Amino acid sequence: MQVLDGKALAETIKDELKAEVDAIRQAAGKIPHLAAVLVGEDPASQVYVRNKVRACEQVGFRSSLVRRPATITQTELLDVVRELNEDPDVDGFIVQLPLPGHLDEEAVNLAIDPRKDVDGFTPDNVGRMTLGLDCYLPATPNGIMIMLERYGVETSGKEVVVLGRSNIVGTPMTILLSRKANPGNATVTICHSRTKDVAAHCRRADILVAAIGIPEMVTADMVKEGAVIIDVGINRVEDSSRSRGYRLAGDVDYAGVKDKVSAITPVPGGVGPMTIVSLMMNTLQASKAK
Ligand SMILES: Nc1nc(=O)c2c([nH]1)NC[C@@H]1CN(c3ccc(C(=O)N[C@@H](CCC(=O)O)C(=O)O)cc3)C=[N+]21
Ligand SMILES: [Mg+2]
Repeated sequence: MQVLDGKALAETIKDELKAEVDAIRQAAGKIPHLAAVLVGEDPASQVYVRNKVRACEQVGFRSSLVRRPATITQTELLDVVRELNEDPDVDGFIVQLPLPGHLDEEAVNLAIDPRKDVDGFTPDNVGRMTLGLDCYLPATPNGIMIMLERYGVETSGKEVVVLGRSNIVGTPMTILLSRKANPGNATVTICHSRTKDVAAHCRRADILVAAIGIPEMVTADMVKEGAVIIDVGINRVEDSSRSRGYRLAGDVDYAGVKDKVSAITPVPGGVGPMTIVSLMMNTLQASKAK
């Protein structure tokens, strides 16, 4: 059984990015600049954004954290987006999701200049991805593709099952894995809340991508012997034995399935760090595009 170590792979790729950024700096070029907008105090979002800022420091990017209170109005947030769109010093930016309930995530997304949309969430980039055109690929699915590529996981002709149909993970994952490319060329099934027999679909999967946000939902009886498991879930589960009061759990029962599978991503240290690295790659791409 192989542990797909996203943390270690992310470190390797960040070293490669840093070498490239150093070369750009030597050539007296401008260094890439990522901005992140964080609204409110959601504890998980604060961790993720902090990790993104830290990754920027590691690879030699400039980063800006734009913090706004949870009470910000929709108009004020759209003004923040407009300023970032127009700021010539910012190569790319993200608005960390989820936003507090009174804010309209879709309207915010639509206001982002596609040329600065390093999350790859705007219609322009989603459409370009779907057509196989040059674009910013969404960070989590692309991070998974990079992991499959670097670990040499064969996807061609494989049965892939994706659990979850979100715009930012499940849906783009199916597009990337089924396109005519390597990795790619897989036969992909997407399962969601209305799927009749999720377990039966899962048991057919050579590669199972779990992105549903239900802690340890995928159990050993649901996975095929020798399958490759990609666990996108990062769930906080109450655990009074930990000083933080919680532990992180994936969407997959890691301990239960690990002896049955051929490869699996751990949580933490799997998909999460790859998500961040792929955001760094998009930011470098953005700075080169200018
Ligand atoms: N506009 C936007 N873009 C995103 O890319 C985006 C987002 N909103 N909202 C939430 C999801 C989730 N996401 C993660 C980023 C880093 C880790 C990460 O660093 N994970 C570490 C540590 C996790 C921890 O300690 O809590 C790990 O898995 O090893 C995880 C998840 C980005 N997302
Ligand atoms: Mg989320």
